[in-house]
Amino acid sequence: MIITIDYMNRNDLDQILAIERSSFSNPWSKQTFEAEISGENKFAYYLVARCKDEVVGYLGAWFILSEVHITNIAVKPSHRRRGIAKKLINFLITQAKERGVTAVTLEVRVSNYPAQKLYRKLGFKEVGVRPKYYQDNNEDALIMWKVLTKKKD
Ligand SMILES: CC(=O)SCCNC(=O)CCNC(=O)[C@H](O)C(C)(C)COP(=O)(O)OP(=O)(O)OC[C@H]1O[C@@H](n2cnc3c(N)ncnc32)[C@H](O)[C@@H]1OP(=O)(O)O
Repeated sequence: MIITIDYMNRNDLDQILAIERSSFSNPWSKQTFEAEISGENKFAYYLVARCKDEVVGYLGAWFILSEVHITNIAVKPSHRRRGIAKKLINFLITQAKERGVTAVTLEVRVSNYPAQKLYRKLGFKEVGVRPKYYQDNNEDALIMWKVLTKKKD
């Protein structure tokens, strides 16, 4: 299976929304994705993973000064455990290093063990908790953090 990483565009949004709705209890709307990729938000950076013409995953991030904040990542349920999320995050990290970014951060639900395992495998550490961060069920978020070094991580 050959996976390519590309920048997200409007034509991807229907496939992305299907993945989003099958992945999250409180999915983003089409309008939210449209706003993120419209170019109006100068911090926003959105990628898709493709298998031929099919969107099989995506990642969103905001580049803010010396940090990059992962806002959203999901992989199509039929394509999980094949290294697609790892590939998306490693692509982001390579780009971040080229831009002089020194750390990557994100929030993840305390109950989301698969995603936490992914992040820990990629070198993220827990650095704190945001209480009741998720509005749909008042769940806490773990704050995870990865320091980027110039050498290969
Ligand atoms: C900032 C945020 O967006 S937090 C929310 C994250 N997104 C979600 O929870 C959406 C629903 N979940 C998903 O879309 C996917 O399960 C993701 C994004 C968490 C992982 O995507 P995948 O492409 O399946 O991960 P990938 O194959 O790259 O996994 C790499 C490693 O992470 C760990 N991992 C990934 N998924 C799991 C799992 N379900 N159970 C245990 N470990 C897992 C494993 O160590 C895995 O390596 P291995 O397969 O060699 O054991």
